[in-house]
Amino acid sequence: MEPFQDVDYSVEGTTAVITIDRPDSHNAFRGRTVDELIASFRRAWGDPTVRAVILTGAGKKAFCPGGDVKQRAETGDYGPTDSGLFEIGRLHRIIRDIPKPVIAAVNGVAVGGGHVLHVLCDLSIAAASARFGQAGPKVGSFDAGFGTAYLARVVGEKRARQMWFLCHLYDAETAERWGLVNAVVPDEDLMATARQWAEEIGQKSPTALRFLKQSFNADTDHQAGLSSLSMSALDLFGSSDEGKEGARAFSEKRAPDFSQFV
Ligand SMILES: CC(C)(COP(=O)(O)OP(=O)(O)OC[C@H]1O[C@@H](n2cnc3c(N)ncnc32)[C@H](O)[C@@H]1OP(=O)(O)O)[C@@H](O)C(=O)NCCC(=O)NCCSC(=O)CCC(=O)c1ccccc1C(=O)O
Repeated sequence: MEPFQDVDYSVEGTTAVITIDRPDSHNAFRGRTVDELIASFRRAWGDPTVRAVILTGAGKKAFCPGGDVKQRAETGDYGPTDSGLFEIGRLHRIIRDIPKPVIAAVNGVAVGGGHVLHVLCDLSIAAASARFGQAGPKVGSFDAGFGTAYLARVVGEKRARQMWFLCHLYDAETAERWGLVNAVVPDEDLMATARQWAEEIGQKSPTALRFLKQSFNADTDHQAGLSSLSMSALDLFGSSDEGKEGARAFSEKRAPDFSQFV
C-alpha cells in the first residue's frame, strides 16, 4: 500500500493529522482510500507519542462526500483493495476503537459516508463554510447502523430521519444548533483550532482518556451489529437495478428515476 496515494499522514507534536486527499473527486473514498485510512489510524494507535488524532480533508471545498459514486457506476464496486474487501466497517470500528480522541476538522462538505466518518469522530469542529448531509437515497446507497442509530443518538431521531429522508445539506450554524458539531470557527482558523484542542488533550492523562472513550463507546457498541447487517444488505442493494440507477444518474449528472421500483 505504501506509499499512500489517497491519504496524507503526519505527526505534529503529540497530534497525528490524517488528511483525505483525492482532489479529482472532492475527497470521495474508494477502497484504497479506506485501506490507507485504516493504516493511518493503526499507525496513530501504535505510536506512543501520539495523544490525539485529527481527521480532515484536503483543500477548501470538501471534507469527504462519501463513497466514490463514479467509480461504483463504472465498475460496480469501490475498486481494488489489499484484501479484496471494501473495509468501510473496519474503518468505522477503528475510529471508535483507537483509544485516543479523534477530532474531525470539517473543512467543507461532509456528505453520505463522509458525513458518517465525522459523526463517528469523538469531536467535530466545523469551518463556517462546511455543509452536512446524507445522500444515499439519491444515489442508490445507504449507510445504516452507526450511520442511522448513532446519528440519532447525536442529533435525535427526528433530525436523523430528516437528514436521511430528505437528503438536504445543512450549514455549519444549523449543525452546531443540532449538536452535530462541537464548534464552528472561521474557515481560516479551522486547523489551528483543531490543533489547539488536540494539544490540550495531549496534556491530559492518556489512561483516563482511554477509559473515558471506551466507556462512552460501550453504551452504543451494539450498533456495530446493525452496521454489519446493513453493509451486507447494501452489498445486495448496490448490485440491484435500483441501486445501479442511483449511481448511474449521479455519474451522468441527471436526476435518478426510481419510479419503477416499489
Ligand atoms: C459533494 C457535493 C455536494 C459537492 O457539490 P459541488 O460543490 O456543487 O461540486 P460538484 O461539481 O458536484 O462536485 C465536484 C466534483 O467532485 C465529484 N464528486 C463529488 N462527490 C463525489 C462522490 N461521492 N463520488 C465521486 N465523485 C464525486 C463530482 O462528480 C465533481 O466531479 P467533476 O468531474 O468535476 O464532475 C456534490 O458533489 C454531491 O452531492 N456529491 C454526491 C454526494 C453523495 O451522493 N454521497 C453519497 C455517496 S454514497 C455513500 O457514501 C455510501 C457510503 C458507502 O460508501 C458505504 C458505507 C458503508 C457501507 C457500505 C458503503 C457502500 O458500499 O456504499
